[in-house]
Amino acid sequence: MTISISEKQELPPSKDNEVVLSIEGVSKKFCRSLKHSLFYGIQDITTDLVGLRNNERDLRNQEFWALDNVSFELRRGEALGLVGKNGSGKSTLLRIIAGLIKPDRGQVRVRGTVAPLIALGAGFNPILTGRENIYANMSILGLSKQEIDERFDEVVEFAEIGDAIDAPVQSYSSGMAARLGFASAIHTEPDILLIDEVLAVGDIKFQSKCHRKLSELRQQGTSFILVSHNSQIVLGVCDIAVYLFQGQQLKFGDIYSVISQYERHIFASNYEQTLGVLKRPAKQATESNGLDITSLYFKNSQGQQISSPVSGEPVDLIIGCQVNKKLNNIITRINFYDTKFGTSPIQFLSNYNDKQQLTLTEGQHEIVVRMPYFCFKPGLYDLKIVIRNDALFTLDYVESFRFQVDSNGSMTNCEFYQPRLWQIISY
Ligand SMILES: Nc1ncnc2c1ncn2[C@@H]1O[C@H](COP(=O)(O)OP(=O)(O)OP(=O)(O)O)[C@@H](O)[C@H]1O
Repeated sequence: MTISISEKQELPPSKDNEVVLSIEGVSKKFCRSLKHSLFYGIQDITTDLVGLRNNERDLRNQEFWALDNVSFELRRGEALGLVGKNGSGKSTLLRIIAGLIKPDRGQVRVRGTVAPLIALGAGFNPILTGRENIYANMSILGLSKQEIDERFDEVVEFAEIGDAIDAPVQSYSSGMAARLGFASAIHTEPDILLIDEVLAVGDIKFQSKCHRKLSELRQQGTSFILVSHNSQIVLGVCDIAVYLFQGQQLKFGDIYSVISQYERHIFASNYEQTLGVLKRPAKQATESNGLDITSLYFKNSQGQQISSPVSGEPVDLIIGCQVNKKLNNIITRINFYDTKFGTSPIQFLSNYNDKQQLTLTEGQHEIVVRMPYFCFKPGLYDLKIVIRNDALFTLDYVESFRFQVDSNGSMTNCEFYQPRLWQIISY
């Protein structure tokens, strides 16, 4: 395949739901050594001048592919999550899309304007005031002075900067700079907004304001690429995702399949949890509070371990534990969260509320939560377990246990499974 080095190219005029960004076989190499990099730079300029540059050739000493043959499309109003471990190439890809650096191979084609919000306080000059930076930033993103004048008050109000707008940006906290960067980028009303981790800064109130603004922009047709290490944020905002691993695109597709593959890899490499199964060693005697949760998983009605419960079918949640002394009346509290809807639990179970006493003797046990119908619709969920003794002292907990619920085809257009029986009574 012949792939040409390319500048960003404009796509033809858009219709709704059409592709606004097309990435085709994009690759970028970097050099680990500054000395080699300077030498290769001079070599490349010379070969460019005589028209002999060949980017298909093998990597030179100390070079590596920071991005290797990445391809995907983004449509109008779509939000794409870019996930991957540190150093997997996410920022490099955003910088290429923003036009800040050129790919060595492949094509980036954009329709409309791209607003990069790539670093905290993206592109701000620290010695200029907030006001001066807004004008500089928004004009780089294509707005005229008059357009900036019209939007200026809204930007300052959104950023909640107040009088500090006339102070140099270097006196801002990182949160203030991030808020101003976010506010000025979104008020340019770009066709594509590139957001790198910025949603994770600021207090909860500001974050939810950003999320509201993003959903407004999406309704107006802005597309996003969002980079975050936080799967919850990506799941809450995006429809599709790309998973990069060491510069290679391991997966592109719907958000759930990409995030679950990403998390499977992350958890597997931490030896802690693969999706739907958690195993961990009992603690040292000095660290244990008398009960250690050692495993967490599901079983189906045949008693077989399964990684994903199925909507509407019976399932047992098994909490394996090692108990070091007799414990009377323990209290087990389980909160379930829908990963798409953030931090409020959608289900809460507690043996205390159910008036079920649980007493454990010393040894290995399984606490079994038997659910005759698993009521959640297909999707990705999280649960948190806390086990306390009768004096409400925490014995052990699992902060986050991620699992997927599969479909048996009986749930469509509904939020919860309803056990039911259909009958005809004739008179
Ligand atoms: N200008 C550069 N010169 C040399 N190597 C670079 C350069 N920029 C990035 N790299 C390297 O390229 C690889 C990809 O970096 P990149 O910043 O794109 O990863 P990332 O996925 O955004 O990481 P993080 O999640 O930590 O921000 C890393 O190994 C990084 O060290």
